[in-house]
Amino acid sequence: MPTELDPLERHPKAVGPGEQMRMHNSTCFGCGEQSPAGLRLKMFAGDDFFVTATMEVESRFEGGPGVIHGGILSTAFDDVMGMAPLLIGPSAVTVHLEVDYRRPIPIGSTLQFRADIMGRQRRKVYTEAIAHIGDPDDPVATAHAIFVTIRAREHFAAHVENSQLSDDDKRRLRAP
Ligand SMILES: CCCCCCCC(=O)SCCNC(=O)CCNC(=O)[C@H](O)C(C)(C)COP(=O)(O)OP(=O)(O)OC[C@H]1O[C@@H](n2cnc3c(N)ncnc32)[C@H](O)[C@@H]1OP(=O)(O)O
Repeated sequence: MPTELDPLERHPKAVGPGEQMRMHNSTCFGCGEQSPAGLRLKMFAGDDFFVTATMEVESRFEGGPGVIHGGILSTAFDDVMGMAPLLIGPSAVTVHLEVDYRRPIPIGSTLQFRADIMGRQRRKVYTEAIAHIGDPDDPVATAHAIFVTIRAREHFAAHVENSQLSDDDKRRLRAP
């Protein structure tokens, strides 16, 4: 992370501490309520610059026998950390993601996530996150990521047509 960082300020339109974060896209595999096979993560804003989430480790998330698939865990980290930039400004997309897997995570467990903004420099937002099963001081996995803020409408304009969103929603996204 660079040493020269811009000041962090909570965005005036960000949801308040303790409130559920608004879905960035209802068909998102991570948090979308309409994603047919998604993780359906519900995220909550913390004080200052963090978000939390909980995920039941369902049997459909299995990788090795009886434990979570590493890719599912990294997807969850990506989406939870991806919500944090919305506390300080516009949407941001992942440009870099790294995950440290510390312990096997059993199917049937309840994973709790916390993602913190560590700093911002221009359009780059640096985040870190932990996942634990009850004891935040003993994480089962940790992650770091860099997000870059975007103008969402422009960024997705060429791709909206491929979305699972309804035609009405797609029209709304394309409207000037
Ligand atoms: C909307 C909420 C979504 C949340 C859902 C979960 C998150 C996701 O899964 S997003 C999906 C996966 N990510 C993507 O598809 C992103 C693909 N990448 C892109 O589209 C482009 O690289 C994009 C738009 C992010 C940046 O491109 P562009 O606008 O040309 O900016 P660019 O100048 O290259 O980069 C901006 C800054 O980021 C830095 N940067 C770019 N990539 C990286 C990288 N991999 N590592 C470190 N820094 C990087 C650049 O160095 C630059 O920094 P500086 O301000 O110091 O010059």
